[in-house]
Amino acid sequence: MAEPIRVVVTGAAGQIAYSLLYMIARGEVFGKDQPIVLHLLDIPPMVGVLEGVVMELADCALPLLVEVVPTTDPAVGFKDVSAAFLVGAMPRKEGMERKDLLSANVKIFRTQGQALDKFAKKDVKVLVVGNPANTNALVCSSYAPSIPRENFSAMTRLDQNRATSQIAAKLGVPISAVKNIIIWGNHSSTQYPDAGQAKVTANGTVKSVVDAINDNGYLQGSFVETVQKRGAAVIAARKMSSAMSAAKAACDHMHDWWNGTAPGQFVSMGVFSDGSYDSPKDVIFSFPVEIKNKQWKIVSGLTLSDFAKTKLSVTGKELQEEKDEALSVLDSNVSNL
Ligand SMILES: NC(=O)C1=CN([C@@H]2O[C@H](COP(=O)(O)OP(=O)(O)OC[C@H]3O[C@@H](n4cnc5c(N)ncnc54)[C@H](O)[C@@H]3O)[C@@H](O)[C@H]2O)C=CC1
Ligand SMILES: O=C([O-])CC(=O)C(=O)O
Repeated sequence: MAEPIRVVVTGAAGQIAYSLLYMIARGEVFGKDQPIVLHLLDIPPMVGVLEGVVMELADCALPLLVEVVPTTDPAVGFKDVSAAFLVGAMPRKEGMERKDLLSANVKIFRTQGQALDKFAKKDVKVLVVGNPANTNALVCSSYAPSIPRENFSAMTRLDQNRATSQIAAKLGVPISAVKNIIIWGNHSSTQYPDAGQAKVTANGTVKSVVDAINDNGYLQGSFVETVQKRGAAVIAARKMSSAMSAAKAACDHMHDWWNGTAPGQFVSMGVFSDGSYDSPKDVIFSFPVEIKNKQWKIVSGLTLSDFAKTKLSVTGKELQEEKDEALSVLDSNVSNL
């Protein structure tokens, strides 16, 4: 058996964590041979709930879970962690956009960036789930200058999973038959879900999704809109935001970062933009990436339609605006933000 690794989940008493903790502790992210010490970070009013979560984790009798560390102290929560799932933040309610959470939530990510900088391993992999996820990841990284910025990412995997599921249902094929759907830009209603590079395997033959669907009106219309607005549709139905699917997506994201992507396949992650595909530099922008040896690389050389270019420009502009707003909320001179 390998040495245990320490993994922190923030917002550990919340609804996403309730599904996520179980999946991590079962070995679905870091592997079935990787023992885990789980750090559960939440805030003082949630201590009682956190105690219940700790009881339930014990009652699951999971062989890989060697220790659970519940805490409200970031110094303890982030101590020596190799992976961080930053979930803890306020969720939106019906009628809100995710960026409406900016002023409440960016301050949390400032504090957590500072704690990661001081206490986490320098090669920690950080996944930001709490909304607005892209801009929170940017803020977090800016306050953790001793950790490489490539180690910070924001979650758009839920959008990728939603888009893949829509296309598979439309084509009447299993989910596993559809690969390389891309989510570009912000985890918000300006994101661009793009099936333009995607492939489907049916009856032993690989075809482009565009050819298989043969309906540009759908691919540029209701497909895009359904994925962009799926989070709001779940809130309208459940009166609470997506949780089980968000936890599954967080596991998929970290799993692929940790273990790599298959040759020829890519996944979408919000990562620091280098200006690829005319995106604004130095915002956290969702790109298609390939992953090897725990390092992601933006897939280069894809040909984008004029429609796609317009969509990328809209979502890039929103990210730039969010970044400016975050700076005004934080009211500080973070040199590298
Ligand atoms: N990126 C994505 O695809 C998705 C993001 N989300 C976002 O994830 C976040 C969490 O959602 P839920 O679990 O449903 O919310 P929740 O309200 O059920 O749980 C959030 C938890 O975070 C805790 N928390 C608040 N401030 C904290 C801090 N400073 N440190 C540690 N913990 C803190 C709260 O006490 C609470 O227990 C929300 O911002 C939501 O919008 C949700 C779904 C998908
Ligand atoms: O929509 C929300 O506020 C929660 C979320 O990020 C999602 O479900 O994609």
